[in-house]
Amino acid sequence: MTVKKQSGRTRAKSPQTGAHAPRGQHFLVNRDAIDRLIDAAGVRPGDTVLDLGAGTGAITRSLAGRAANIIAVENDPALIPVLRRLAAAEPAICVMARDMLELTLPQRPFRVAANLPFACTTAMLRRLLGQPATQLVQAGLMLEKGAALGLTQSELARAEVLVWRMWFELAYERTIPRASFSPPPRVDAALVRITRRPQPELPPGERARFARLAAHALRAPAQTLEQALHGIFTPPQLARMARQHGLDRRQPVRTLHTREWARVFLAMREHVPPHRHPRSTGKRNRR
Ligand SMILES: C[S@@+](CC[C@H](N)C(=O)[O-])C[C@H]1O[C@@H](n2cnc3c(N)ncnc32)[C@H](O)[C@@H]1O
Repeated sequence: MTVKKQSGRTRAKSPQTGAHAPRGQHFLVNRDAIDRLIDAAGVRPGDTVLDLGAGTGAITRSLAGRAANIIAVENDPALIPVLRRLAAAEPAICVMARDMLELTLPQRPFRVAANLPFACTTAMLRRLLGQPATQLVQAGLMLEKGAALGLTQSELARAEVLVWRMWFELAYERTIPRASFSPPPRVDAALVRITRRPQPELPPGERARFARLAAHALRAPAQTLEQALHGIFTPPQLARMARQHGLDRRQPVRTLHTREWARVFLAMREHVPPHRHPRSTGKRNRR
């Protein structure tokens, strides 16, 4: 792998094609990290597995023989011939030369084993986790370490991540040092395991209403539970709800666990009239 500075930025040169690749191409060169990624996705024979941003096929190649259908998605035209050569030797591999953000997700249960380009991480997570009705079963994702911590730490600052967690468990598996990639990124990466909850915290049909509550309540994550729910629950409703579920009204709202969020939501649905429910994502209730 060679690198060349252009306008102060480091650009990778593909080992297979010799062409200078777009930024964000950090190819996995650590065998152990690839195996752990595939293990985190829980891949079994018979599975359909997406490798999103397949690059030169480091993960795709390792999936061969371990899954029934391997879909390698890549949008760099210089890398497609490399992947097609792999597919010619292994019938389970199917190459899709396209933007992963425009991919139609499989309509049958599927897994993801991917070293995502950092620039696509949030948009791709939205596609994978944003709708509980997708067929995603489990994923092992290599992410930038900061992004991995933001998804998995117990205290929550982002409403969107809270919503995802109602249907998926997000677990930090391990830090993956920069040296596991070629060329190495500027910061370490981390492996995250995503598993669909067998029993979701809320019915999928409640996604939109829960997302509005989460956005309202986490607009300032350091606020107390009482401040966060002001304008939704009346003070007596809040006191009763906190007592029933063993919550402290003065605890920072970001410290609630997913199960507690589900209880708060269900209490709102049961006891708070709909005109007091948060209306649109990100906007304060004016009451
Ligand atoms: C971090 S590299 C991972 C490559 C390979 N999976 C590996 O681990 O060695 C990310 C790959 O995603 C590709 N990529 C970037 N944006 C993409 C997009 N929007 N759609 C599909 N592939 C994309 C890049 O060309 C690059 O090959």
